Amino acid sequence: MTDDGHCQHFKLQAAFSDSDPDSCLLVMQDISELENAIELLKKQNEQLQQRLATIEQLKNRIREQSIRDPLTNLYNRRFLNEFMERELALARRNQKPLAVVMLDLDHFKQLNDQFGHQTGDKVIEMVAKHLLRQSRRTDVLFRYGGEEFLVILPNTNASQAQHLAENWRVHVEQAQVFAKHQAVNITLSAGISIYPEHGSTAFNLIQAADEALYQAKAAGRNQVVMC
Ligand SMILES: Nc1nc2c(ncn2[C@@H]2O[C@H](COP(=O)(O)OP(=O)(O)OP(=O)(O)O)[C@@H](O)[C@H]2O)c(=O)[nH]1
Repeated sequence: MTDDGHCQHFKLQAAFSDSDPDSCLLVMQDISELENAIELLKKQNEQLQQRLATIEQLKNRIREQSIRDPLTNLYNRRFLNEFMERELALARRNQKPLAVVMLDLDHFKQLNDQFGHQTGDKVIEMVAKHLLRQSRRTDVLFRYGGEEFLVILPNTNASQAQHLAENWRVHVEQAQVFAKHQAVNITLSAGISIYPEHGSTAFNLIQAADEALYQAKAAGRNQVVMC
C-alpha cells in the first residue's frame, strides 16, 4: 500500500541453478500498472453488460408495444399473421386442432352515435377485459379491428370452441355496462372456424370465421355460428 492509499502489486520470480543448488536468482517486478489496467477493464466490462441488459429490456418493451393495441392491451393485427403461422405449424406437427373465433360487437355504431366515441372506447376496453377474464391461459386474444376481436384457441376442437365462445357471448350480454349513468345492453356475435376442417392457412381460417360471423349477424346477432 502506498502513502496515498493505492495498492501496489509485485511479481516475485525465483530461479534456481542446477549447477549450484545454494544459489538462487530472485526477480521482483512491479506489476501495479498491469493489475490496475485489468481492474479497470473488469469495471468497464460490468458497465457494458449493464448497458446491454438495459438495451435488451428497451428492445423487448418496444417490441411488446409494437404488437399490442394501446386501448385494450390485447395483441394487434400486426402480430396475428406471425403468431398464426407459428401456431398452425405446431398444430400441423402435433396433429392437433386449432380454433379461430371472430367476435364483433353488435350495433356499435348506434352506441357511438348515442353516447359518443369516448364511451364507445370504454365499452371496447371493458369487453376486452371480460374476454380476457373468461379465457383460458392458452387462448390468445387480438383486437382485430375497431369493435372486432379475434381469439386463437390452440388444441381446441369445434365443440370446445363453441362452448367457450358461447360463454364469452353470455358474459358480455350479462355485463353491467353504464354509459353516462345509463345502463346499456352490449351484445356480440361470433363466427368460428377450425383447423384443419375449415382451412389450413391463416388467411383461409380467418376468412371462414368471418363468413360465419356474417351469418351470425344476418341471423339476428347476439349468437355464435360455427363455420
Ligand atoms: N368508439 C370507437 N368506435 C369505433 C372504433 N372503431 C370503429 N368504431 C366504430 O364502430 C362502428 C362500427 O359500425 P358498423 O361496422 O356499421 O357495425 P355495427 O354498427 O356494430 O353493426 P353490426 O356489426 O352489423 O351489428 C362504426 O361507427 C365505427 O366508427 C373505435 O376504436 N372506437
